[in-house]
Amino acid sequence: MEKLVIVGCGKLANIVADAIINGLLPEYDLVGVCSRTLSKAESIAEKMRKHGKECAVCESLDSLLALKPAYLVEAASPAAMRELALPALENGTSIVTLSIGALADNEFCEQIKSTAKAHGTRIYIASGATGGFDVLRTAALMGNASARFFNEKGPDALRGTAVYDETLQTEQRTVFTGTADEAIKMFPTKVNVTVAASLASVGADKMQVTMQSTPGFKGDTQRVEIKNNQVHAVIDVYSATSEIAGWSVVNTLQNIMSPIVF
Ligand SMILES: NC(=O)C1=CN([C@@H]2O[C@H](COP(=O)(O)OP(=O)(O)OC[C@H]3O[C@@H](n4cnc5c(N)ncnc54)[C@H](O)[C@@H]3O)[C@@H](O)[C@H]2O)C=CC1
Ligand SMILES: O=C([O-])CC(=O)C(=O)O
Repeated sequence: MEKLVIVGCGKLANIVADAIINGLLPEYDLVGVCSRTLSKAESIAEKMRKHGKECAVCESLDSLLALKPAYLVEAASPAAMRELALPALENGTSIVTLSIGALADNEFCEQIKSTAKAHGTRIYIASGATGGFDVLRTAALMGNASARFFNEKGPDALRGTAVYDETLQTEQRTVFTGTADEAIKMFPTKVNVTVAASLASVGADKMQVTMQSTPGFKGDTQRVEIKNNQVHAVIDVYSATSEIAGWSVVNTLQNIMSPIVF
């Protein structure tokens, strides 16, 4: 059994915990959880205990890493990913991350790559609410590729951001155009997908992002498009909720252990 821990015990972390309870991840033992809101970590630990699985609630990253996990699922935020990545990798703990936005910072990205290499650990980019990273990577390798990303949301998903105002409730509008670099700065926990698709293709400084707000729209459309001299690929994912991102972590964890790797 591989020891697993989770940082950030919200909606998506609960999907991973439930997958363990339901037998979808038999190779993993969830030994600890940590969250800024302690009660959320306690709730996952309690759920595990009810199913006969001991799981420690850790109040700090240090105490979580002291459990010597082989894998850490990050389901918190890009800021949390920045805090935990280097200590985890140095601890011999590989990371499955949903907050890929943290990797838009090239210097940080290079630092975690070299730290992972030095400690025999890895950073797994969960496909989250998008996907097709294999075709994006392949088309980018062929050379002369350009890529763009379209995201559609309902106005309520933009409440609390700099682009929100009440007129969005009745008017369809493009609320953002720019690079993925700029997008993740403006929406730190809402466009990790754009940075993930960028890392798999042309880079966050070259990925062109458009975000559209549509009245009454529920969920998210994430459409990534890549073109080179021969290939035109479109990966178009609509999801009514962000649950797909939690399930993508389950898929990544399965893949890590699988004799056949997708
Ligand atoms: N790649 C993708 O497609 C997607 C990525 N995400 C990322 O996943 C994250 C989690 O999403 P949800 O589960 O929906 O959010 P949530 O808000 O339900 O849960 C996040 C949890 O993390 C905790 N947290 C925040 N900062 C922390 C820190 N520094 N240390 C420990 N715990 C911390 C919060 O207290 C909360 O309990 C998002 O913030 C976003 O960065 C979310 C949706 C899609
Ligand atoms: O809208 C979504 O589900 C995608 C998302 O939150 C992100 O990429 O961070």
